[in-house]
Amino acid sequence: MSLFQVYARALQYLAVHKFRVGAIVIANIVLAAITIAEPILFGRIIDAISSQKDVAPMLLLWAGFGVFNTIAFVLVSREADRLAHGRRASLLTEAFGRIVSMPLSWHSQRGTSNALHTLLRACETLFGLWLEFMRQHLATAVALMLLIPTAFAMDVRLSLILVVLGAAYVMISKVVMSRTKEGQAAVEGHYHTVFSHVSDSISNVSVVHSYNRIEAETRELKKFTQRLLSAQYPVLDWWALASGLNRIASTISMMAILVIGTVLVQRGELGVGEVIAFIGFANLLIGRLDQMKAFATQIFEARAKLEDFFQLEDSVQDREEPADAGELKGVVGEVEFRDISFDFANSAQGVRNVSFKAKAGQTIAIVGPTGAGKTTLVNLLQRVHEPKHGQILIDGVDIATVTRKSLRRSIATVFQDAGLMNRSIGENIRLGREDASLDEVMAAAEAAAASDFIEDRLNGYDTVVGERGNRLSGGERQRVAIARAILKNAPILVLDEATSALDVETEARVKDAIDALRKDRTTFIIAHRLSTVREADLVIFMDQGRVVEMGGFHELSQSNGRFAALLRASGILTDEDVRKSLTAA
Ligand SMILES: Nc1ncnc2c1ncn2[C@@H]1O[C@H](COP(=O)(O)OP(=O)(O)OP(=O)(O)O)[C@@H](O)[C@H]1O
Repeated sequence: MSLFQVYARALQYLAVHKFRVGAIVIANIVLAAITIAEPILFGRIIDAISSQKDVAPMLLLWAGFGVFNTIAFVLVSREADRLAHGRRASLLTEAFGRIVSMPLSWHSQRGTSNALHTLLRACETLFGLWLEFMRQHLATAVALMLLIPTAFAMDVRLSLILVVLGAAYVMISKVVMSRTKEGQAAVEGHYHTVFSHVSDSISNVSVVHSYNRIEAETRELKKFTQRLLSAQYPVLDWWALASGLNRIASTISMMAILVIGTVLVQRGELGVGEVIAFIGFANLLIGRLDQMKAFATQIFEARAKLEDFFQLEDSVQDREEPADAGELKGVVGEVEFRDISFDFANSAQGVRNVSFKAKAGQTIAIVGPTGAGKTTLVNLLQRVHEPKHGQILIDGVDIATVTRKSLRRSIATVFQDAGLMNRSIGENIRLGREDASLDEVMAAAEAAAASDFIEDRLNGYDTVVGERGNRLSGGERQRVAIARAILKNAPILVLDEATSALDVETEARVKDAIDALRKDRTTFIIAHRLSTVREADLVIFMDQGRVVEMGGFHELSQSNGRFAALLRASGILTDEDVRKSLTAA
């Protein structure tokens, strides 16, 4: 994207509140006109003093300019602050909504902290540029536009010096921008690496402590920051050189105005006051050009951040729901996978040609070695991932044709890692159903055998659980997650290793709740503890993304296949059981 395209697109994010922005623009034009009038007035005062005229009215006018300038500046700043802060808040909310709705595969590909970093930096950048533009640079730009014609009206010869000075500034900035374009993009890349490292280490602080990684992680960060600085120094050097060259250009122009102005005064072609006004113009021009250069540097530095953000936005927009997506309603719970295949991006992992059909109300156990694709399969059912091939039908409706929202309303999931948010226990359970009463929340907790430990806590249901529920034990987290699914009361239930962290006694209590919940619901159970899948109507044994065995629990346990071998290995089935069943067959 060219610089122009980047900022044309950036403006689309800012083109709101047109009336308020218009008022700021008008105020800035007035402010700029006063800024130009001041050196002229100053020159007139000097002339009046030297010819011993009355300067009081001009001094009064000058004071009036000062008061008006101050009041207008405060009002413009206040309005600009409000506009820019408001825009930052809305941009963050809008972009957050889109990003958070992206499939998990997108997040794992993009990197959650990377996306977060891009989003926050883009919000800050757009906000900062917008604020400075409205507060300061708009007036600067208008002042520069008014200054040159005013100067030309006074004296063409001295004005040409100002034009050459302006052109020198622009040329120097252009050269520096083209020389540092790649360097600046590299700086952005290094910023991402630094941020990802910091966020990865801090979010895994227990591992960092337990494995004595504090120094090592700090060393690693130092390495990344060094790389960042190595990329950043040459860019900064170029801009420092530009400042030096600008200073030389300003000094030369100032001297030229003085020398030529003196000659013109001596020849009687120009008054002293006019030369003084021109020196004021030159000073104004230098100050404003410096401000514009600083703004141009910011615009240039922000370019890579904004491009990164636009890429993020584009990848998000591509995945929005089609307008004609239907609503999945009145689900009974028949689930069919028809030749489903899915690959993770940049990975050989996924699932291949999975087909099965489960009747409404049945329990389906998905078993198999770790990494076999069990979680991926249930994620596909919820359209966390989109299959590359095949169809998934619920009650005969292809789930690709309905909104994700309606699909997910029909499914309650207990995640492998419980998935608790840093909120109170009550709020975590209520994620199942927002409008549930406290009594309903408590009943769900009771059914999930969670009420005892919750009520033992000082703040009961108001106890805040910490990030990812880290202030609860693994078993407590799972019971809160089960209570949440119970409260949701959806026709399809997914239990992904839902009871793996529970002791035998608690698991037995929770099992009663789950058994009650399973009734009249299609339930998918993923479990390594095979005792929990005994009641399954259908067992799907997966390995390396494929279904290798499928059938009823008794049918598979009596065959001499991998499921039976696994049952024997876990002591659920003895060799004697198998021999008996084979003989009977
Ligand atoms: N986002 C991802 N990108 C690339 N590969 C992935 C991703 N998520 C999972 N995988 C890989 O896909 C395979 C299946 O993962 P999945 O989580 O479905 O296994 P699973 O059978 O549920 O394992 P477990 O019993 O250990 O939970 C694994 O090899 C895993 O490494």
